[in-house]
Amino acid sequence: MQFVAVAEGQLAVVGPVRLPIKQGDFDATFQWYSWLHTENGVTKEDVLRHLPMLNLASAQQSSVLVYGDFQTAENPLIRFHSICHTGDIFGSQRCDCGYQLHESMKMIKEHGAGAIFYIADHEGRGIGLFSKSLAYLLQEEGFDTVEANEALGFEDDTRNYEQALAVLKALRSAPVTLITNNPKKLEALQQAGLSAHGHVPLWGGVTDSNRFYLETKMQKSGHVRDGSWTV
Ligand SMILES: Nc1nc2c(ncn2[C@@H]2O[C@H](COP(=O)(O)OP(=O)(O)OP(=O)(O)O)[C@@H](O)[C@H]2O)c(=O)[nH]1
Repeated sequence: MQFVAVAEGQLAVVGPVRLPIKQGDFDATFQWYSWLHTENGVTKEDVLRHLPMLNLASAQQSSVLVYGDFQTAENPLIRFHSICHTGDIFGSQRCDCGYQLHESMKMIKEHGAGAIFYIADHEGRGIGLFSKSLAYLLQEEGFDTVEANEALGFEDDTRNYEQALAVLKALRSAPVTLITNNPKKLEALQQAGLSAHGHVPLWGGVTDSNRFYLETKMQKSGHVRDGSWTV
């Protein structure tokens, strides 16, 4: 078992686990790593000693799917994917999350090297799954995504990318290119000194059910459709 300890961020990273994936007619073999934020020490011995007491099933852990020779490839693509239980697992058409997850896997395979960080504490842009269901009920009453979050007492977007960035640094030291339409994600990567060539946009999967959600992303949350911007 390989154990990559990232002491500074109190993160223990485990992997690679070979993960052959098949979704419809797409298939690829990724190398999968999971990570744990812990204050009990990040060595293998520390983690194994505390593992049975941690009740890890009650809070999700994040992970990363790595493709190709990620450590040394010249300009791999990465995605910071915020967990979306409804879109990624159920295939909900209220958002574009499921489309973006599967499309980015295809893009990375085609590109030859990259990684998808699946960030587990980002549900509902940081408000959590239960709160997201309440936000959806408000949206049925006419609120948009941002208004619904705010009506529940949240800021629209409380996500941070620190853990994913620390794990990225553990897997590779040279810059990467981010698949996103969200300038805040690119800014986080740039501030960490890990952004290579701006970003690659990822639009698509538009349906009657998510059209208003996508428009709100552009009009209120700063997402951009044009691939030419940098921050
Ligand atoms: N609060 C809330 N969260 C949502 C809603 N629809 C999707 N999400 C969450 O939004 C997150 C995805 O964020 P988005 O703003 O759609 O996209 P992004 O990740 O910022 O940007 P991209 O990299 O371009 O995809 C996931 O955590 C989803 O669970 C919604 O209606 N309300």
